[in-house]
Amino acid sequence: MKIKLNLRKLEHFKNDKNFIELFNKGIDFAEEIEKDSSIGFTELPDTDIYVEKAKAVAEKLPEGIDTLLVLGIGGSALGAKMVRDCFKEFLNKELIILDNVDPFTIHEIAKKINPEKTVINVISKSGSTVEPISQFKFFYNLFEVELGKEETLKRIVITTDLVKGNLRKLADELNLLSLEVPENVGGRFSVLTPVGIFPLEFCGIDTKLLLKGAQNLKKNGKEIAVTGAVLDYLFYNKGKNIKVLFIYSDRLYRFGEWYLQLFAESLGKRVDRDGNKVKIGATGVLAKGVTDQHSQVQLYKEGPDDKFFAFFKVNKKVDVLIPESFGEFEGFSYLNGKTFSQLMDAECEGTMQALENEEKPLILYEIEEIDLEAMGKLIYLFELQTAVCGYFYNINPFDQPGVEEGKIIAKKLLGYN
Ligand SMILES: O=P(O)(O)OC[C@H]1O[C@H](O)[C@H](O)[C@@H](O)[C@@H]1O
Repeated sequence: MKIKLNLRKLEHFKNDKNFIELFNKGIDFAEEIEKDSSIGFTELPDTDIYVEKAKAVAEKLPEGIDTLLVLGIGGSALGAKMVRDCFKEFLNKELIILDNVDPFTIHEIAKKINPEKTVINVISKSGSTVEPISQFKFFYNLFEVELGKEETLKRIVITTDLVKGNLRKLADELNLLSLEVPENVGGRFSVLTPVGIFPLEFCGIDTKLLLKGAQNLKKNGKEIAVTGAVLDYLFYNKGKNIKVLFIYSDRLYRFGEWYLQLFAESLGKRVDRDGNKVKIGATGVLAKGVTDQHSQVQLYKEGPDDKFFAFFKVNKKVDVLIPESFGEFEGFSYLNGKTFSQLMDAECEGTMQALENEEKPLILYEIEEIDLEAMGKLIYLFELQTAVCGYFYNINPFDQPGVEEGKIIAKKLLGYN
């Protein structure tokens, strides 16, 4: 396994009767989730059909494209952003992911891209989200003015539901290139569908390796996902209503952003499956190691006992020696001959021990090495863990009714009835 869950001071939990009972229940939940055909994310690691479909669409696009502009938000953007920023070295095209409507950013991108060499990929499962739709109107116009309608239409790929929604209607009417978001996969679980697969594959990422990693986790790593879910559930019930992800890797930082959406939208719910008002869900917080040791750790160590910590560390890193400059200078000499990797590991260990000394509950995910397979494993691991945790809470982890009201009000303010 390239990902190991180290329970550190919580290792004793494994012998706890309550933990064992919950763990067994969690394994049953995981199996139930994987068997349920209305839940589609669990099927994705076992098929490369979307990779093939992405390749087929790519072949139909004009030659000489050097930029892909993704217009999408939330689950339609965060997965591709996470993989793109982790594997920049594999990209053979620029992959721009616009997931905001800040006019400043829109203007910056408009100035930068060359429409002739750019493909627009509009991604929206519902096909009606205001952000990608407004962005699409803008960039369509920009392209049309410069290239004319015919050339513009050749540079558009729509990723949306196979039959439903406005974008599907438009794609059909204008005969645009399109890909589907499977009906049974929600946005935040969709990185291994064309939502993530097309932009990544088109820009040079070998997405089959992501699938391979996810498949491997599905076969061999259920215990890690279930252990994580049990601990999330147990510590939430013990009043730890904040979960801090402390990620000691710049490359993995966006994994944290992706996970925060998954965690928040899946597990933050007002009612349970029986209709009881429960108002449940921990708050996810992201911290970057070592940077945020110097901004957040004071609170984590001495502040309220309301947090559960998950640390992430990469064992094998590119190593860079800290040279012996100023070697004679007493205050700096302890760094002679050390590497940045050693420094980062020591700081990670130091922070964990300092928190443990204060009895703060903490677990550590050790990633042997970052590669596409390990990323695929992380994706499936945390999707499954989140779903299983939702089952412990007895809530539906696959809906997000709370997001709707704000959207409706915003649309009304813009004159939509
Ligand atoms: O893919 P879309 O339908 O455009 O949805 C994009 C995002 O919109 C919403 O706000 C939901 O809360 C997210 O779960 C979703 O990922």
